[in-house]
Amino acid sequence: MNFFETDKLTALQAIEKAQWIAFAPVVFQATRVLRDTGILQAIEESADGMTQEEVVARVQLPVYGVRVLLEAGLGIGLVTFRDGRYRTTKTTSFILHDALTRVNMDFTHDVCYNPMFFLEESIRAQKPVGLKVFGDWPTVYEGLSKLPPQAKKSWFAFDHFYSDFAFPEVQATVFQHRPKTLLDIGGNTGKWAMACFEYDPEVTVTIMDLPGQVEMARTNIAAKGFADRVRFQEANILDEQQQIQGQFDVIWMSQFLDCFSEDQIRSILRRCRKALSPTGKVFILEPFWDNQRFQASAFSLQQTSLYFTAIANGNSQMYHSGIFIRCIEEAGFRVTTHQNLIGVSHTLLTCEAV
Ligand SMILES: C[S@@+](CC[C@H](N)C(=O)[O-])C[C@H]1O[C@@H](n2cnc3c(N)ncnc32)[C@H](O)[C@@H]1O
Repeated sequence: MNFFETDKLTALQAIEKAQWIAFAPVVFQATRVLRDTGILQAIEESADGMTQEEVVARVQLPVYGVRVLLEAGLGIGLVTFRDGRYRTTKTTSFILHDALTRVNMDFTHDVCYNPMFFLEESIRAQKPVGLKVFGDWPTVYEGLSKLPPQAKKSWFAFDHFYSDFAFPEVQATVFQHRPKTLLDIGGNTGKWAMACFEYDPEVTVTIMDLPGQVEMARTNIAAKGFADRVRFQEANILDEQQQIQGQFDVIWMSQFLDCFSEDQIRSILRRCRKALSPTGKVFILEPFWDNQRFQASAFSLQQTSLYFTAIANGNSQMYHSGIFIRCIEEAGFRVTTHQNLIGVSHTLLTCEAV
């Protein structure tokens, strides 16, 4: 379904939306503070709502601060006010209890919020100028294992939340032809490799990633007792001279190629082609913003693209499937199967060399 072909709002709705945009950072921070100070939870837990004085007594914050937050919460739609008492809304229920919303909010606050100030500079320079908030690395991936603890926690929670839901749904397809050797490029902390070891007792997995992530994967996999079934290739895939060592029945890339520009995607895939056994397959798991059931999912992915622009690397994004599949074909593959609506928002592409 295409959500974006027409302008559906009335003029009144449009001017209201324009104000939401004008105040978006304020709305975001007010909501986060209402969540993190316990105000929303306190009101939700009180069967008959709470007066402002009761909230102040419960959360031990100044009267003034509680008042401005609650009044902002009214406009945002987080609380209602009747007969002197505040009560929470359905939106607040999602803010407090929906794991997807929490992961997205924490990622936005801890990873994206300050760097996003440099979005325009990043667009002009085609470099992740906002990354300087955290460190002096060419891309976020060199710095992942060294991010400040809260940013690191929220980055991994965001990344894993999406892939964790998808992995169990695609294993039957990936293991259909009983691959003996699987290469996981961008294997990160080793989650997919460990899921493979548990799924198929015979498969060996090679993880290719940057040194910091290989170290994390090595530790995690050893702790689970699978050290003898894993190999590692420490590599920066952006180095065009960096070839993939060995031949593999399956090459697996999950939420990996979205870390690269179109030229880089083609270059990586050409090198994959050389490392594939004669009947081998490449499986690509990606969220495409045009392959979503809900407009809110497309919206989330479109906004996530700007994290890549300002923080991750300055030149990649959550792709439209059309652009992405063209890169695959230009690199000498054909897509034999599309499996849509996996996990929260993913598509699994099965690719064969032509
Ligand atoms: C978004 S994470 C995806 C992790 C995992 N595959 C998943 O599905 O959750 C991208 C991974 O690609 C790796 N990566 C990014 N740039 C890289 C590069 N230039 N060379 C090698 N690996 C890279 C990162 O270190 C990270 O582990």
